[in-house]
Amino acid sequence: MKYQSNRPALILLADGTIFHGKSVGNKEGTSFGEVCFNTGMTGYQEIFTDPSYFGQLMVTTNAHIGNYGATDEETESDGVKISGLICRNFSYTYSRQGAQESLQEFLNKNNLLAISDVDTRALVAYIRDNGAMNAVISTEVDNIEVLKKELSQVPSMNGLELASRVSTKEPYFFGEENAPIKIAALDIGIKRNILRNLAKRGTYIKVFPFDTTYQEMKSWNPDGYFLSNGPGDPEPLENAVQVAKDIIADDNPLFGICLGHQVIALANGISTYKMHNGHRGINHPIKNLLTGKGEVTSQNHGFAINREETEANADLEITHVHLNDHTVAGIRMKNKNCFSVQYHPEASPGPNDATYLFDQFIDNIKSVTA
Ligand SMILES: NC(=O)CC[C@H](N)C(=O)O
Repeated sequence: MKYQSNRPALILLADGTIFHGKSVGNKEGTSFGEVCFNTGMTGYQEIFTDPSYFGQLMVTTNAHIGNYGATDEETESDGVKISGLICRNFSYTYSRQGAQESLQEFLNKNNLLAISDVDTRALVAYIRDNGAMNAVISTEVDNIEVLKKELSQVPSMNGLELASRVSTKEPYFFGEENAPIKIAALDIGIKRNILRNLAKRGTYIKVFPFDTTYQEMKSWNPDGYFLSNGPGDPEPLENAVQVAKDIIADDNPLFGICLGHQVIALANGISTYKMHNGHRGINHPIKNLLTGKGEVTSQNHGFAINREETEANADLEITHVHLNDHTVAGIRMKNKNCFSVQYHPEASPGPNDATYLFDQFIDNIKSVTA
């Protein structure tokens, strides 16, 4: 087994705070982004390839990253989407039947800068207290003043449109062509496991680029519409919000996940806001207010929809709440065939408690087509 020698590396936060670490392997470089942390004990490959994390430097709180290698099956898009990885112990060796390569090989292929040996507990505690902020990771540790200057030029996540950076350029299809139900999905950063979950329930999906209009989607004659997860601030997504308004006005079945949920809220005149710290992990507790049941869920979001405005809106009902901080986790439109959740029923990574939401969407479509 070849062990890697490492270079000194650092993470510099926008407020000037510095944490030290080492490069993973001998890869040199500098990478900017918003620093965020995920508390999942497993699922690193799915997290790194989730388009919702585009533009973010990921701190993993699990003490070991890489120990079970990487496989083709655990990618959620066409490659790594995080801007950089910050971890405690990086495993150059791995142990799992079925792993195809080491995580280092996978990250190298994707040209990702990763740093290890960081005091991630202290870093996460610092971000928790001080809130989400931009940061830079770098092996150019002698140039801190230069890094500071470059970091100050990086745009804030607040107000940033990123969906266009990860969306498909051309429409594509997923599932069996002769499946009984057709779903049109607007790709503002879609995860593959959403498509797998829909296809598994007898649907054929056409995935459209972020700037597609409702009329263009409608011309395929779908039975239902889906608005995907994705990166960045939802507020600048004018086209997606218009598409949601048109789908709703035309009385079509609609389901939205995460960024798609925020877009549906915006289409109903509800504002969104940036959270002090997002929810990112695989054990977030949710209460379904319609059934009274609890769910343990996979989450990954830094924005949320305004609770007071939602409560005051006569067209909307809050269906799910996050039990840690009582933020809105799900809504439905009272007189329309439309609902959405802030979290990830497709898991990947995470528990499958909420997959019933896909069944609910299919039932909603069938209630119209039957
Ligand atoms: N997973 C997502 O779709 C995230 C939505 C949005 N980018 C947020 O951070 O809140």
